[in-house]
Amino acid sequence: MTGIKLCGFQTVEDVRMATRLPIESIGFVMVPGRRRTVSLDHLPEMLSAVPAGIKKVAVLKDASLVDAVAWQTRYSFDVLQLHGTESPAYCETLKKMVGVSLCKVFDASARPVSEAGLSEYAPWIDCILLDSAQGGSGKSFNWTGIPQWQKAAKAYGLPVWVAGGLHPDNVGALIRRYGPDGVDVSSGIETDGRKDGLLINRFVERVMASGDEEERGGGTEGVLEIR
Ligand SMILES: O=C(O)c1ccccc1NCC(=O)[C@H](O)[C@H](O)COP(=O)(O)O
Repeated sequence: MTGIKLCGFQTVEDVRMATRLPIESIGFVMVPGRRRTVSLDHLPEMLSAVPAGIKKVAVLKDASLVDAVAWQTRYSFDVLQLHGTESPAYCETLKKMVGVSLCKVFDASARPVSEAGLSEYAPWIDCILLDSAQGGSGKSFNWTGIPQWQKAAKAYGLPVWVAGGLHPDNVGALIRRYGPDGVDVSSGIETDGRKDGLLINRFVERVMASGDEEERGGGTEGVLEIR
C-alpha cells in the first residue's frame, strides 16, 4: 500500500480532519518565514491532536543543528524531513544526536543520483523524498527520472516517496506508473491557500484506489466515484 503524507498543517481543526483518514504521516513546516510556517504557540496542541499511529513530521530546511536538536527535544517528532542542502555529515550528526528517523529530500528536477551519490547518506537516513526544486511550491517534476532514483535507493533498502505538484487528479497515474513507497502533498489539497477537506478526502481516496488497481494490475482512472 502506498503511504500518504499530508503536509503544511497550521490549525488543530485541519489536523483533526486529516488524521481521521488512513494516512501514514502529517507534516508541519518549521522553516521560518514561509506561508505555511507553523506557529510554535499552536504546535503543541496540533501535535496532541495527532492520533497514535500517525507519524508527526517536522519539515526543516538547512536548520542549524542547535535548532533541529532543540525542536526535536521539545516536540518529539517521529520524522525530521530535511528539505535543504543538508550534507551527509549533517545527517550523521543529527542522527547520532537525536536518533529519530530522517527523510532526506532530493531535488528530482536535477540529474538522478547514482548509487554512489547516495552511499554517504544511506547509513544516516531512513527514507528519500523526491520533490521539485522548491518544496511546497505545487510544482511537479519530470517523473521519468523516478526509476533511476528507485534503483539507487533500492541498493540501500531506502524507501522512495514522491512529492511535487501532486493532486487528486494526477496521483493515481504516478502510483500506477512508478509505484512509489509513499506520496506527499501540500498545495494539491488546498484551495485559496487553505487546506480543503474535500480535496484531502479525494486525494486519499485516489491513492487508496490506485493501490488496489496496482495490486490487481489494472486501471480505473475516470470511473472512480468521488463522494
Ligand atoms: O510548504 C512549505 O512552505 C515548505 C517550505 C520549505 C520547504 C518545504 C516546504 N514544504 C514541504 C511540503 O509541503 C511537502 O514535503 C512537499 O514539498 C509538498 O509539495 P507540494 O505538494 O508541491 O506543495
